[in-house]
Amino acid sequence: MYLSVIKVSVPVAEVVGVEEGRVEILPRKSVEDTDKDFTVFYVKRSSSGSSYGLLWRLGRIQFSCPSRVLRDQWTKHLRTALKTHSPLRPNRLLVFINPFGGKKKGRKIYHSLVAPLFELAGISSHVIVTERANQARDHLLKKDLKGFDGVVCVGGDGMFSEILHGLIGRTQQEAGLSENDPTVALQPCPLHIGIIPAGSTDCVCYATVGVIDPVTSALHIIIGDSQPLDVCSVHQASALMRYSVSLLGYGFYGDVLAESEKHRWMGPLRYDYSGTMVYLSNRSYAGIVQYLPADPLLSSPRDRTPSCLSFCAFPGEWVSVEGRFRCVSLTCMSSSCPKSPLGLSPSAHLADGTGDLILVWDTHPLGFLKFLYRHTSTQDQFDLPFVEVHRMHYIFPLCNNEKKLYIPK
Ligand SMILES: Nc1ncnc2c1ncn2[C@@H]1O[C@H](COP(=O)(O)OP(=O)(O)OP(=O)(O)O)[C@@H](O)[C@H]1O
Repeated sequence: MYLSVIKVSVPVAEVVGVEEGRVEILPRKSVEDTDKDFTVFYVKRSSSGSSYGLLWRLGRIQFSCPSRVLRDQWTKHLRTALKTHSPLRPNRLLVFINPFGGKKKGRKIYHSLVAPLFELAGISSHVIVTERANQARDHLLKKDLKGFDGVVCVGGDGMFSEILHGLIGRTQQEAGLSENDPTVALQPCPLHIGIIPAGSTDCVCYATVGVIDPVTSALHIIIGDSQPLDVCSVHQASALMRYSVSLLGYGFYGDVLAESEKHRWMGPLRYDYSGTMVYLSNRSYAGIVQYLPADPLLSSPRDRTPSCLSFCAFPGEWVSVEGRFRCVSLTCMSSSCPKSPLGLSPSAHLADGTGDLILVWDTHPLGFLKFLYRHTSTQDQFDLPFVEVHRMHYIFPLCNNEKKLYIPK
C-alpha cells in the first residue's frame, strides 16, 4: 500500500482560527469534541475558473496529538502567534446590512457565510440591518464609534458610498475641517471599510478584491488586508455634493445610472434595461471639460501597468476641450465588474491621486455601440477615432443646461 503525503504550508498571517476537536465551519458548523485533536483553519486559494488565486476558500487541516496536554499547548501557542504576527486583524466590527440591495440576499449572505467566519476568527460584531436609505451614513456621522476597528458594508456600491460619506464626514467633523472647501486637505479615516458584496454590480468590491464572493471578502477582512483608494470629491458653488471612488458620468452613463434608479424594482436587470433605452434615444450632449493632466511620464491610462499605491502630484497646465459628446466619464478605479471584466479604464490606478477622464465624442450610433460592446470583451475600447482617454488630477466639467453631471448616490 502507498500512502501519499500532502504537505501544506500556511503563513501564520493567513491562519483564520484554531479550534479544539474535529471541527467543520462551512457550510454548517459541526464539532466532534475529541481530546487529542485540533483543527486549523486557513486561507486557501481556489484554482477554479479564470480567477485563479483570487477566489479564497476556508481551508481546514486536522491534527492529532499523543496527549490532551500537548494538544492544549499547540492550540494555545497558535492563538498567541496569531495575535503577535497579525496586529492589523480587527477585533470588533460594526456591520451594516442593506436587506434590499441586489437580489435582497444581504441578511442571508451575512448570517450563513460571513458571521460563522468572523466567529471562528474571534471577531465580535455589532450588526445593524438598515431600515431606510442613509441610516448607515447618519449612524457613522453621529453615534459613538469607540471600540470598533472597522466598518463592514453588506450591500452594493450605493451602500458602500453611504458608509464612505459617513466615515469621511465624521473624520473631518472631528478634525474641525470643512468638507465644503475643495482646497482643504482632508484627514484620512482611521477606520477601514470592508465590503461583503450583496448588491447589483458590486463594482468597488470587484475592482479591489478581483472577485465578487462573500467568503473571499470575509477572509480578506479577517486577516486584516487593506487597499487604499483614491476618493474624488465633487463640489458645486462652494458646497460638497458627493464623494466618489468609481464612475462620475455625464451623457450616456450618467443617463443610464439616473434612469436605472427609476427601475430599482427590476433588481440587477435595471442596468441592462436602462442601458438599452438610453442607447436607443441616440443622444449626444454639449459641454466644456477642463482638466489638469497627470504627468504622462509617470503613468498613462494606456500603459497596461498594474495599480500603484503611491501618491504622485504633477503641477501641469490646464487643458480645455469643448464640443458634443456621447459621454464624458471620470473614474478613479478600473470600475471593472462581471459585465465588464476589464472595466471602463482597465489600467486605472487605485490609489495614486489620479483619475482617468474618458471623452467619447459624438459619433454615429453603430460606432458608439462598438465602443460599448468592447467593454464586455478584452478589445481596446480606447482604440477608436472618436475616443480619448487622459489621466488627470482635477476636472471642471461645465455642462450645459441639457444635462447635469450624474453623481451616483
Ligand atoms: N433599508 C433600506 N431601505 C431602502 N434603501 C436602503 C436601505 N438601506 C440602504 N438603502 C439604500 O439602497 C441603495 C442601494 O443599495 P445597494 O448599493 O446595497 O444595492 P444595489 O443598488 O442593488 O447595488 P449596486 O449599488 O452595486 O448597483 C443605497 O443607495 C442605500 O442608500
